[in-house]
Amino acid sequence: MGDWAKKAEDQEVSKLVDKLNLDSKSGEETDFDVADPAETSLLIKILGKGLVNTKLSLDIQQKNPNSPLHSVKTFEALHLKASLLKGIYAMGFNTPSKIQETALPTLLADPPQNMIAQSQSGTGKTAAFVLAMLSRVNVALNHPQVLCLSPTYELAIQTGEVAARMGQFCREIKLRFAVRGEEVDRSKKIEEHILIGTPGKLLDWGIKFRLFDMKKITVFVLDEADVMIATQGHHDQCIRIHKMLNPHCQMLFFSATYGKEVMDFARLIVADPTIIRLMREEESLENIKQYYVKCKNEEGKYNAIQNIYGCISVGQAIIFCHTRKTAAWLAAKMTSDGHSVAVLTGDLTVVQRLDVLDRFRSGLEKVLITTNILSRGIDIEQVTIVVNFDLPVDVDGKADCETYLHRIGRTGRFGKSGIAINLITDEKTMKVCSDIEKHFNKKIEVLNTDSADDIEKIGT
Ligand SMILES: Nc1ncnc2c1ncn2[C@@H]1O[C@H](COP(=O)(O)OP(=O)(O)OP(=O)(O)O)[C@@H](O)[C@H]1O
Repeated sequence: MGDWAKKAEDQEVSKLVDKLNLDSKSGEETDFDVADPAETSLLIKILGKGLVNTKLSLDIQQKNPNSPLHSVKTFEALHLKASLLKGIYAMGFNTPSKIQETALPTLLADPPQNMIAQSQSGTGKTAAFVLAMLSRVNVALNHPQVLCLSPTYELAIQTGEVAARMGQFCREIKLRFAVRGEEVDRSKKIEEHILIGTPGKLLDWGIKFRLFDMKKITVFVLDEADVMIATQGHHDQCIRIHKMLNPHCQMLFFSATYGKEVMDFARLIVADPTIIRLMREEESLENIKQYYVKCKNEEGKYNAIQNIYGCISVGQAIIFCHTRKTAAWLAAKMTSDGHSVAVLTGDLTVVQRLDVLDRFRSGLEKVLITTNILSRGIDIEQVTIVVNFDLPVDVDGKADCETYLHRIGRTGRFGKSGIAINLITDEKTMKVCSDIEKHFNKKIEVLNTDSADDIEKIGT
């Protein structure tokens, strides 16, 4: 395996770090919301009702093209310890998921191989690397051998819970959380085999207090690698940990997404990785009918919303606003008019967001008012209408086509048809709308929400 320390000093690394434009999200006190991938991932995980099964295309790049990757169709074919196999079955897993089929033989191979893996949320990545972590432990040695880094407390706990369940019959394997609130006795070395935690805490335990030997770590897992690499604080801490590791340590990077620069950076610091990418079916406009409604002003937009609300019978709608303030205003107005609506904005905690999403998913509210915080990743099957109360624009006020695609992709999922409605008040917003139309080369038709005939078109 390559030498991280040497490579990290490489000029190319610092160039890439610059390009990554670290911490672009640091302006916290803003009325605009930006989706945080770690939080989104956590929400999806907790909301998740099992394995996501979408059409996926697989892309594998590996260091040695002469030894083709093999994949497994059963967990038995992996020749795991009986106690581990028992744990997998006890979790209700019968067959490996797509990413597991492909990744597990490499993850468990001898000599160990490095891996960078990408696959959408809910496809079984956590289960795959947890299995690798558990199977690599040598229980005869009483010191940490596996480090698993997560960007947040909550995600670390989730991963630890998967490890505890999967390893429930491997009683001799000891696991410990390295997260806030976990105290250590600084006079004693840590004896647990697996440490799962956040980078700051692991740095303290491993480097500051020297409670375990970083050089004895044989497996290093970076979960949510994109968040870890692209966020300044995490990035620096991960580099410091990485620098201390033995060059022979198996490096495993997992993530639902990798920006180009993040992937370039990962490739640079992970020596000879096998790269597996399971690409999600792209958000598509194919089965979504798009409309725009001309409104005089904000009041006019509100009237349009009321008419739209009236024609939703079985489905549900998500309304996207530009700012938290507009979302709060719209929610208050609709509530005072007797409509039942939910609001989800970036000022809510993860627990509060879960609560809102749970209620919405169970149909308690027909309408969810939100900001860009919810533009990606979260799928709610019965959403039939997406309304852009404010069209998505970038900082210069120009059409943000990518966000538009993600927003309206919240409907029309699972092969169903969906409707997207854009509210227009002036020439500027009309221009944004026609730019979006041109960009996707897909007609956005005019809709008059005051006309019974028109409104029938969107009835669900
Ligand atoms: N082989 C399997 N068979 C059945 N269910 C599985 C299998 N592997 C994982 N699951 C279940 O599927 C769900 C998603 O798995 P997992 O959390 O590993 O996905 P993930 O890709 O790590 O998601 P995220 O990107 O959100 O972390 C979990 O509820 C998990 O228990």
